[in-house]
Amino acid sequence: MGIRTGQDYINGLKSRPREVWLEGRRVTDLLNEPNFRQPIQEIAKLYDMQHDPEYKEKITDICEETGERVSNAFLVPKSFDDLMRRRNLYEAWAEATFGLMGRSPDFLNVTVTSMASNYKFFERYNSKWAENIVNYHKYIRDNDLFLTHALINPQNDRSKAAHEQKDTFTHLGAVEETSEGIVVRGAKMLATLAPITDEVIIYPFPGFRKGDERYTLSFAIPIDTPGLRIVCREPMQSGKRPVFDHPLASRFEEMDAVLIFNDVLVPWNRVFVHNNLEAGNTVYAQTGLSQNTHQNGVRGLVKLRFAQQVASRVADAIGVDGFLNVQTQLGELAQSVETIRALLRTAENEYAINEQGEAVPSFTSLETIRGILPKAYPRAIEVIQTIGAGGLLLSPTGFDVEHPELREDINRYYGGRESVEAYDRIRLFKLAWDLSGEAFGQRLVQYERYYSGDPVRKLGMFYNKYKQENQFTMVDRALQLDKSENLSMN
Ligand SMILES: Cc1cc2nc3c(=O)[nH]c(=O)nc-3n(C[C@H](O)[C@H](O)[C@H](O)COP(=O)(O)OP(=O)(O)OC[C@H]3O[C@@H](n4cnc5c(N)ncnc54)[C@H](O)[C@@H]3O)c2cc1C
Repeated sequence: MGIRTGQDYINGLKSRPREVWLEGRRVTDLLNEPNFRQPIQEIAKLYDMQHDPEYKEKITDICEETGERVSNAFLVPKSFDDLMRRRNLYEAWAEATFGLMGRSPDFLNVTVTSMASNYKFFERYNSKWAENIVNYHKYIRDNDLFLTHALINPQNDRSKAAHEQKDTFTHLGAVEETSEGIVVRGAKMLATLAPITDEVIIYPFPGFRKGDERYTLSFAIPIDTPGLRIVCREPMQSGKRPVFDHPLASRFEEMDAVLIFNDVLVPWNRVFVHNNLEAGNTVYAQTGLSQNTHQNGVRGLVKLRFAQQVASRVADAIGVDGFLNVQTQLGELAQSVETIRALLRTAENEYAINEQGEAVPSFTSLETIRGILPKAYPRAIEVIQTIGAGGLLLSPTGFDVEHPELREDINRYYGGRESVEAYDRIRLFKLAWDLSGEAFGQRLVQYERYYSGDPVRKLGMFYNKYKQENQFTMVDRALQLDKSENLSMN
């Protein structure tokens, strides 16, 4: 099949009714559900871009194995140029959503590509797992599927291991093996966009202890598999709030969900890791899963740049960007953007070819982006709030703007600095408030903090690796100086 269109994606959703729970009710008509209607359209637009002459050659390529055109996310990069082709895709899709939809299909497509290209990891433990991941990659590539993922156990008691929780199956675990596959039970979080995807992949973060064997699971199944329940968080927009008042929230909300597996059968050919502590603890680091940090970096840069531009436009619209205190805040944001941009360039230019022949961007630079963004993005939001100040809260609604009795007052009192009309200023400030004040905007901040794990532990892991790879020999050299110069202690 190769690349899908938006309509193909929508037809796929229609053909696979899944168990989605939203605000205490079961969603029966996904496509017409107000909360999902527009996000589905936004994802469909991304698929359509694959057929758009402006993007087609940039974001898709011919697959050597099948001769069909596929997304660049499914192709294993072998060189710098291949990495750039991947970046083109990340960038084009991130810009289409202003970086606000972090879990666009490229994110997990590239993750599975990386797992499959590192099939030797799986082979070390079980040749069937290796075969399964390679076949699964081909399947999602050839059908251009959209995946969600859930790595994290529910937040019940973090001081205890999975097997020490109150209930054996609070955390997702294997119940039994049958001739057809493994029956799994329990919950995983936090599957972003799950209600509107095609498949879910489970893979573990490190941290398993002895006794946790049954929880060391990696597998993928269709999102409509019987027994799989998707429980959505409270929506951040009703789906009915006017686009004029909520230009971002009404379009780009990514629903997050807890996945509950009620004795779900995972067929053997979809099992990638099972019942193995060592594999469970190392699969994340050793199968190039961090390849998706390249997508994160590119997408994060687009989002940060968007926030920086919103801050600058807000300051300009009300004539405050001549003040030094405002300029220092805007300059700080511009420098954050440039820092991430430079790190991204370094990550790409300092790529390495791994044992499988795959071009891998520099882990150090990408992880540094990962460390900086959770601070830089919330700061950008704080700057928008600080510069927009009270004005962010005072925008009239679209209904007010259109009311003939109010029009004159609105035009008189809501304009910005000279030549900034009231209508334009109101629209800009509404956009800024969606990004910085609404629950939608606060989720985007939380996303930047946590989207790829706990930043605290990630930084610890980063430092351990950095220490291993860097011997800090300058210090030894400095300590040798007095010896070589034969200085006495006196
Ligand atoms: C908007 C959003 C979207 C997300 N989307 C996805 C998704 O699509 N798929 C997915 O799998 N996950 C997703 N996540 C979940 C994300 O992976 C987790 O939030 C992240 O891994 C942190 O885990 P946690 O939330 O359970 O926090 P916890 O691990 O419970 O941490 C809570 C606090 O305790 C501290 N803490 C906990 N344990 C330790 C420890 N052992 N040592 C030191 N400190 C500790 C942490 O530093 C933190 O401050 C998403 C998260 C957000 C916010």
